[in-house]
Amino acid sequence: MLKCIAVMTSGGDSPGMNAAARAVVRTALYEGVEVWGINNGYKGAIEDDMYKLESRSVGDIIQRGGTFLGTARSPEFKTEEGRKQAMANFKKHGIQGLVIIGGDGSLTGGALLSKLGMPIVGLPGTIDNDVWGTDYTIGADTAANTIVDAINKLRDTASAHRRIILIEVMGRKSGWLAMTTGIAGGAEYVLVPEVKYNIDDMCQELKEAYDRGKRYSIVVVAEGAGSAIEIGKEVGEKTGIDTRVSVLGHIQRGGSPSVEDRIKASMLGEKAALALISGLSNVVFGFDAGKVVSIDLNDAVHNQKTLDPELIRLARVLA
Ligand SMILES: Nc1ncnc2c1ncn2[C@@H]1O[C@H](COP(=O)(O)OP(=O)(O)O)[C@@H](O)[C@H]1O
Ligand SMILES: O=P(O)(O)OC[C@H]1O[C@](O)(COP(=O)(O)O)[C@@H](O)[C@@H]1O
Ligand SMILES: [Mg+2]
Repeated sequence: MLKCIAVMTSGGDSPGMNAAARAVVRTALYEGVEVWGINNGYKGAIEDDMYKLESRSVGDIIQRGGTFLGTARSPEFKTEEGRKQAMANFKKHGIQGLVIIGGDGSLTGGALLSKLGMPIVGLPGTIDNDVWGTDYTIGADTAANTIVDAINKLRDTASAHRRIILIEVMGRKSGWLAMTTGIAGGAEYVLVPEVKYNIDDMCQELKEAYDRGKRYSIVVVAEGAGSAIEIGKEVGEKTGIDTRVSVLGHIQRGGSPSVEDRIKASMLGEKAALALISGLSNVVFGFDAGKVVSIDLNDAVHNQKTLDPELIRLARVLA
């Protein structure tokens, strides 16, 4: 049984990270275990920016996006020296195990920390939904709902003006957000980094559809598939149709978490704390077909999650 654990959030923030951290803290306290919060991810671990948490430290946060612990991207942590400094700080405070809430990069960092002897339990926290072994990542549902709300609004104005509107959404390497919101938002095209596309073919089809009387078109572009501004310029020139571009940006990462993100993050937070306290480590908790599952940490970071071909097919059929 561990007597003192810590929790951190790392990488891009995502709505529901607060709910997960809250569940870790309250579960640990319920079990009579001391729990620390590390500010700003690995940056805070290296800078010794950590403090003991109480139940009230995590009050009034379940409904908030972002993360009360702060988050960061830490280049120093990618060095052996940085990781050793973080380990020394954990040891100084008697921290015996760590829950890391973050994306693929943060979990990769966690796998390296565990090699230095720190028990690690990871929770997938990223709007990109790109962590291997889990259908679900904390925050992706809320972000997808925000994007669909934006698509709905863009459809109104696209329809009024008979325009093509491209909307760029996040996803550096992953098209999950673009594909799911493209389907849910009724987009004509979804451009993702995982699938090759031909702009000339797309323009031809868009033009033919307009000639048949179509009023407007929506194209969702994952940022990893190219700049929507550049693609939009080309589409406007090649089709001769009035075209506009909207880059959604960080609006899609903020905001109050959805019920799904609050509940699932809370379930994962409890599991993570209980597992770590009981001596389990090197695991990531996620969801598979609606049930909580544990994934080996090294498997989670060494495998690449692929975009479900069924989603790609469905988007084409329904366009
Ligand atoms: N290969 C790596 N080795 C060590 N630390 C890493 C590695 N990749 C990422 N990290 C740490 O995790 C942080 C967050 O990773 P990043 O990829 O930016 O976000 P996310 O966890 O959301 O995918 C990085 O700033 C770095 O400190
Ligand atoms: O906040 P930043 O630094 O602009 O990062 C933007 C990136 O963050 C994300 O929203 C989340 O990425 P990570 O989960 O890998 O941090 C990406 O989709 C996007 O490319
Ligand atoms: Mg990532």
